[in-house]
Amino acid sequence: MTFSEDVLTRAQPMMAAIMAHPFVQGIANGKVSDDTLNYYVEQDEHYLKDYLQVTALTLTKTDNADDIARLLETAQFVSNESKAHEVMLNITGHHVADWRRSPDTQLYTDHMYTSAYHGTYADAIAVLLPCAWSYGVIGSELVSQGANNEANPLKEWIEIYAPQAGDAIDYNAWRFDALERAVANFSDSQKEHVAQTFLKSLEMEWRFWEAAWQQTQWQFEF
Ligand SMILES: Cc1ncc(CO)c(N)n1
Repeated sequence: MTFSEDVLTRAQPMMAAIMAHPFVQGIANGKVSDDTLNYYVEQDEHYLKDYLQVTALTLTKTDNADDIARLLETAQFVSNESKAHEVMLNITGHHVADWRRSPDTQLYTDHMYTSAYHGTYADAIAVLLPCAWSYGVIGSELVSQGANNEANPLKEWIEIYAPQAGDAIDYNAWRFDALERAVANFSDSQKEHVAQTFLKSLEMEWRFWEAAWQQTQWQFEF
């Protein structure tokens, strides 16, 4: 079994829980409360800004010109995700204004920065991977269920994340290939560290949906 196959096998229960999460199921049905959508978009604005910065850190850790090009293309996609946020804000009529990171957003973005600053190239790729991978799975599964129908106000959101048939590059295949190359000479314990980095990010993907669903906040005003 390759390293990526092992990580993907271990990721299956979490990915299944993400697909079954009421927020993700609500996207499939086109029924999510305004409060949940607004909380999500506000937190995701922070998250995506940090994701771009961590991508920039990541591309300083490799000399592979193809990987650098792919990482820059990923950054381009992420900066276009404001379209996905607009789909949600058009439903609620909300404007993102005065907000700050909630506990789970902080946990996730801290994990990304720590892994990319202090870790290897493999850690940096691993910490970023569950974001793109899990949204790709959500997009393609919801499209295959026909959730992107005209009656669904979140149709366009779903389609932004579903891999496009005309895409020249399978970005998730590249990401797992980069991960595989990055751990090629690692010991078992080094590989396990990278696997933990990946799985922790995926847990935080679940928590990101859950936090918006529960409207989780800091305990105190400060
Ligand atoms: C938290 C989170 N994970 C993944 C994506 C997809 O890029 C996103 N927009 N937000």
